Amino acid sequence: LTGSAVANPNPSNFDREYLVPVIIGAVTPQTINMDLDTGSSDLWVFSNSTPGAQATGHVVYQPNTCNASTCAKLLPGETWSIQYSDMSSSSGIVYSDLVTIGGAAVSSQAVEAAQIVSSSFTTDTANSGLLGMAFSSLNTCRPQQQLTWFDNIKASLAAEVWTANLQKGAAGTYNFGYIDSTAYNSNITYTPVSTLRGFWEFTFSGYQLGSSSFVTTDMAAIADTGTTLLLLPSAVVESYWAQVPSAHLEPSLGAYIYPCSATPPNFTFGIGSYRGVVPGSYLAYGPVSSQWCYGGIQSQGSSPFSVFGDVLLKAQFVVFDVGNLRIGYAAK
Ligand SMILES: CN(C)c1ccc(C(=O)NN)cc1
Repeated sequence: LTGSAVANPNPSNFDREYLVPVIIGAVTPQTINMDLDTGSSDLWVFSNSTPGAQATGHVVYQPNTCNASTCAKLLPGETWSIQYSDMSSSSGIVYSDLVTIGGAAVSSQAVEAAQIVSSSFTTDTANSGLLGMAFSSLNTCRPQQQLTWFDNIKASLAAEVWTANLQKGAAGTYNFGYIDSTAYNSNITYTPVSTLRGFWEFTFSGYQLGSSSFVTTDMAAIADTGTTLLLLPSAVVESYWAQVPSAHLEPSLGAYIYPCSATPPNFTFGIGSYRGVVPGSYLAYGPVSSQWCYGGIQSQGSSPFSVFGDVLLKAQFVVFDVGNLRIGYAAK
């Protein structure tokens, strides 16, 4: 078994997120556009349990709890509640239902129906749920923790692996169970993943800011398709934006902005001896005013690891190798 699904950048807002059409339900299937998120492990959707004012503009999951084996089943007493690093949150109840992504189906997937969502989810009307693809140890369902869709399907796949091939301003692909050798240029460079924090966490071997020299220093990072930007230590971020005239940390935003007339420098990361290049044009996140643009590289703050979000991931072919607990990067 293998699967392949399109990854659509959220319409007209600078690749803020990538949405995947997910089919939920057997008796009355619904296609719900969801944010595939390697930074979390809950599969949750807007639903008929979400208050109307919070669900306006969203497709809502309507579980068909009919009496056949193929119907949705409420999991009695199960609840979930999650808070993301941007302080957004959601919570609710749990059903079991058929979930198909790119032709690959899980018959009894925990589908977490939202009863409450915070405002940033309500306003993001293109996104009707999150599809957690980090490790199941982070799943918030209680009292019985539930498995991610990938954990449920991996034994049925040709290989316990999936890949992300996101694109700048265009549809990309998530493939499940195989590696498409035509989708990348060079060899794939792998490095071990630590699952201790439940994320796709790994060590990168250093970085290069624009045309400066490569800085060799082991650093921790997570690969997070659910985070838009590239988050690095504040000292690195300061050095990076120092290369762009008039770029500065805007106190009111808590973020670096730069003149939209400038093209930011490239960012290069190391994995062993591999060098992954993120073109400066990928590190422009969009205007905050007529002349100031929001930087694609920002500080990781007090986080103990950097966050390789979409602005970096879309420049690479990325292999999430669950079977061997490793992550792979290749130029494309
Ligand atoms: C508000 N929305 C759409 C979010 C989507 C994803 C995340 C996140 O931290 N994923 N790792 C937060 C918020």
